[in-house]
Amino acid sequence: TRSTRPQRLLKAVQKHATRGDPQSVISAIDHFCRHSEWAMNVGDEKGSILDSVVSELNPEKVLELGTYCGYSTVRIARLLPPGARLITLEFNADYAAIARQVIAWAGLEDKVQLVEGASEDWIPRMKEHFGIETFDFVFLDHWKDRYLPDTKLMEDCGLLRKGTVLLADNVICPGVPDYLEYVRNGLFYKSCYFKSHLEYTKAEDGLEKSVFLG
Ligand SMILES: O=C(NCCCOCn1ccc2cnccc21)c1cc(-c2ccc(F)cc2)cc(O)c1O
Ligand SMILES: [Mg+2]
Repeated sequence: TRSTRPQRLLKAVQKHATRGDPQSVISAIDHFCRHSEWAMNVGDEKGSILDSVVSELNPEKVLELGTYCGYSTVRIARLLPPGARLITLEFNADYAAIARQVIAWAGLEDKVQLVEGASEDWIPRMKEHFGIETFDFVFLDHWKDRYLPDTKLMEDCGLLRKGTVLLADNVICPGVPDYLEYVRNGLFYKSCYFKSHLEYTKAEDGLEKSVFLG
């Protein structure tokens, strides 16, 4: 039977990227998505903004909601200091299987813990299951209608501290209007918008960076 797009993306990584070289994995995925098949990775343009936010923050404890094929996982993990940890959550088992291999090809498996399941089930278990106190940085890139409820859930579970940075993908396309209203107009965040484009296209999209005020 026909292969899946994530399987073809992984083949492109294994063909064109060098084992243990995260940048070559990132470049191979971007080339595949730009010249062969579009895929919903954060992409190179928004990815550069993600890189600058992570580099400035130097986070120890990172949560990513939405692994997909592991592109943003590799982008983030390659910038983390030794000892820092990234937990990435993926709902789709087929995506998770591909992501594990992409992360391994980049040589970043020691910094990354990929967990399969739903955010609403796993967020309440972060502390007891992973020994996490609070996160320094959260990248939201999963179901767009889960950004707001999961942000409130992370607040309620005490997973955010004064200064925790939330970075949300796709705030314009597909869009997360309820989440934007909450972080921009609510009392709990200092928020700013990084205008960009939907990955590999000319359509507008952007990232919203929101600092929890505690
Ligand atoms: O849908 C998107 N991402 C989400 C995937 C499922 O995530 C499910 N998922 C992953 C962990 C996880 C944990 N708990 C529950 C659900 C959980 C997504 C979609 C587009 C897009 C833009 C324009 C189009 F015409 C078509 C698609 C672009 C993006 O950058 C995206 O990120
Ligand atoms: Mg996205």
